[in-house]
Amino acid sequence: MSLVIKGVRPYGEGEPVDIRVEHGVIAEIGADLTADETFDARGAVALPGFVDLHTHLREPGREDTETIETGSRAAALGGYTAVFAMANTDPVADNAVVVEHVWRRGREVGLVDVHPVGAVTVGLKGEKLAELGTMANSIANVRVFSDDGLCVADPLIMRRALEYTKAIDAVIAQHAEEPRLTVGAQAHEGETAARLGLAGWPAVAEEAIVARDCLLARHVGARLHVCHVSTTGTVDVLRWAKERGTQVSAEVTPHHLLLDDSRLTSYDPVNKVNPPLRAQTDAAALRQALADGVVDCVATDHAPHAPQDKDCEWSAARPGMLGLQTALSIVVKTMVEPGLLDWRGVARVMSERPAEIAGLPDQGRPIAVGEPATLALVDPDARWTVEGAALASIAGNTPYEGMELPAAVVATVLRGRFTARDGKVG
Ligand SMILES: NC(=O)N[C@@H](CC(=O)O)C(=O)O
Ligand SMILES: [Zn+2]
Ligand SMILES: [Zn+2]
Repeated sequence: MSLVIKGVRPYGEGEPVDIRVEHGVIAEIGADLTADETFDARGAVALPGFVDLHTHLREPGREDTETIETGSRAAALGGYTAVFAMANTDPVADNAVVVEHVWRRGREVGLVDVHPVGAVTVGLKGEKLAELGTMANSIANVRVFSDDGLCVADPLIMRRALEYTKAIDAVIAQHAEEPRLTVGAQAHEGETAARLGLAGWPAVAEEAIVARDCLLARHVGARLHVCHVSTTGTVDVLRWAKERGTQVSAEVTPHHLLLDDSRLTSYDPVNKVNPPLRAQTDAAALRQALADGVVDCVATDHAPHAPQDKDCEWSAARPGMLGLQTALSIVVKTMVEPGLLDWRGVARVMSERPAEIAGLPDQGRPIAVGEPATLALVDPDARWTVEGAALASIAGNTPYEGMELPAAVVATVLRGRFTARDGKVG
């Protein structure tokens, strides 16, 4: 079966063209192409399929909030063709059995390439290195390791982990949070938290770990990836570290680009997330850093939670928010509309850079003949209103409820096969 996608503008540039796909590969790009099947995407921007370095799929353990299947559906509808499933499941993905289960289940569902992230330490306890080599050599071929949810706080464990991952050409993704500085923390340490009487999560708790880990990574000659960067100071540290040749990459979430701690005055735990929503000036610094490349990419930190864990008083609520189906629209709203990124830039931060950081050879590829037909087709003029209950995730904890957002994914193509089309999976 061959397929022609009609009337798209690759990277939003030039006149509309047709893309002919054969055996999962782009066979021809031109005018008036024909094939067995035709998809009319007139007016759509064609981008390489999105790659999310940071997704919580909650399987195994919390299948009441998300499963690999429902999370894959959300990913496909959001334009994603690869996601990295974080290790803070129950049981923890700290061994080959669990990562192979996640990998296999992702393949069975077949809507997005699900790559399990392996835990850095046994049980995420921060005490003893997990069997990184065994996970790397397993059929899941793990190349990203993270204790996300928790920080690898012990500098000696972090050093050993960096040495180990250097040897197997993998990367540590650090949840940068100095735990002693965030004991009991509930909100960004600043005016809003003080007024609301919420214990503060200071920016320096993130910045101190990012600085330490940049120094360690350079000392060891290893690669480091920083999860969900949230402060101006972290951007400064990253810029400095990159200038002196440290092999460090960083991600920012859509919610840290758009939202700030002024939302907390409602005390609605839908806004509770780790790291916390920061000051408006931090969000502005993050947008600029993403435009400049100091922050490499966007990652969703898609974090589904059950109603009983979210619809409760602030201090008892779990941190985290959904992200897979709203990420593109938030990036358009915060980066494209203000002129900070063009569509080439969107391809870079949502697909090319994350694929490079994780070492995926077949994602984030150019839209060119001979390349995999792994694409996100985006209607740049669409507008839609977010409704948590209508999203594919089991959980509904979106902070964008009722918000009208720009741009929509009209189709997602994984190696020549539609995984989402006109808002429906498959
Ligand atoms: N981001 C969050 O607030 N929560 C994440 C953990 C994490 O990313 O740190 C979760 O697993 O729920
Ligand atoms: Zn985290
Ligand atoms: Zn996370």
